[in-house]
Amino acid sequence: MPLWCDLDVRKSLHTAGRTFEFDVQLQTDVPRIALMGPSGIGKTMVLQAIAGLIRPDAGHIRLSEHVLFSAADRVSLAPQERRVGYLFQNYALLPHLTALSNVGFGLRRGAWGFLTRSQKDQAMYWLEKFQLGHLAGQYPHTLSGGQQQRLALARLAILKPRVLLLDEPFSALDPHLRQSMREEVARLLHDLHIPLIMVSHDEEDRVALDAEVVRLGQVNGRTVRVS
Ligand SMILES: Nc1ncnc2c1ncn2[C@@H]1O[C@H](COP(=O)(O)OP(=O)(O)OP(=O)(O)O)[C@@H](O)[C@H]1O
Repeated sequence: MPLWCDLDVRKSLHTAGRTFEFDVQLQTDVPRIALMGPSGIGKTMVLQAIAGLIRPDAGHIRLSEHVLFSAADRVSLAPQERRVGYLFQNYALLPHLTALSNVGFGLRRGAWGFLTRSQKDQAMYWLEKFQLGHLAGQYPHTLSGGQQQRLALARLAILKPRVLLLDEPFSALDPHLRQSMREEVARLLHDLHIPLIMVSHDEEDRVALDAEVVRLGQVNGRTVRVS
C-alpha cells in the first residue's frame, strides 16, 4: 500500500539556554493513527510540523501525494495552504466574531476580507450540519461548552481538511462533554472521510475514533516508529 504519511524532519530548538534536537521519522500507510510514546519525545511537535506551525531545518513532510514541506525542493507551504485541520484544546474560537463569521473565517480572502454571499451560505450550511443554525448570530461566549465544540468542528469542516490533527483533544472536558465530542469528531471523520493523526493518552479516545496505535521511541538518537 502506498505511504499515506511520510515525515522525516530535523530541527534544533533553543530556548533559555536549553537545546532540543527534534529528529523524527514517521511513515504510515493507515489513514487514522494515534501517536503514543514517552513524554517529551516530540508527539506534539510532529503535529505542529505537519500543520506548519514549526518549520524544520531539514527533511520532508508528505501527506499522500501532497508535499507540505521539502527542504531539498525548497517547498514550505504556509499553514493556511496545507488544508490541515488542527483542533486546539481551547478551540481557538474568535470571541469578537459571531458563530457564522467564525465558521466562515478561513474562507475569507485577506486579513480583513468580508464574507461573500456564497461564503455566508457555506458557513450557514456547516452551522446547520452541526445543529447550530439557530445560533448563527451569537458570539462564542454565549454558547454552551458543547455548542462551542461543535462550532470549532464546523469551522474545521468547512475547509475540507486533508487531515485532522488532535492533541489531547478531550482531556480537559467533563465526562459528558468528552463523550459527546468523541461522537461528533467520529461523525465528522466518517462523513467527510478525513484522515486523522491524534495524540492522546486516553485509550477510549483512540478506540472511539478507530485509530491505530503508532508507538514512537528513540533509536540511535532519532525518534522513530517502534511498533
Ligand atoms: N522551543 C523549544 N525549545 C526547546 N525545547 C523545546 C521547545 N519546544 C519543545 N521543546 C522540547 O521538545 C520536546 C518535545 O515536546 P513535545 O511537546 O512534542 O513532546 P510530547 O511527546 O508531545 O510530550 P507529552 O506526551 O508530555 O505531551 C520536549 O522535551 C520539549 O521540552
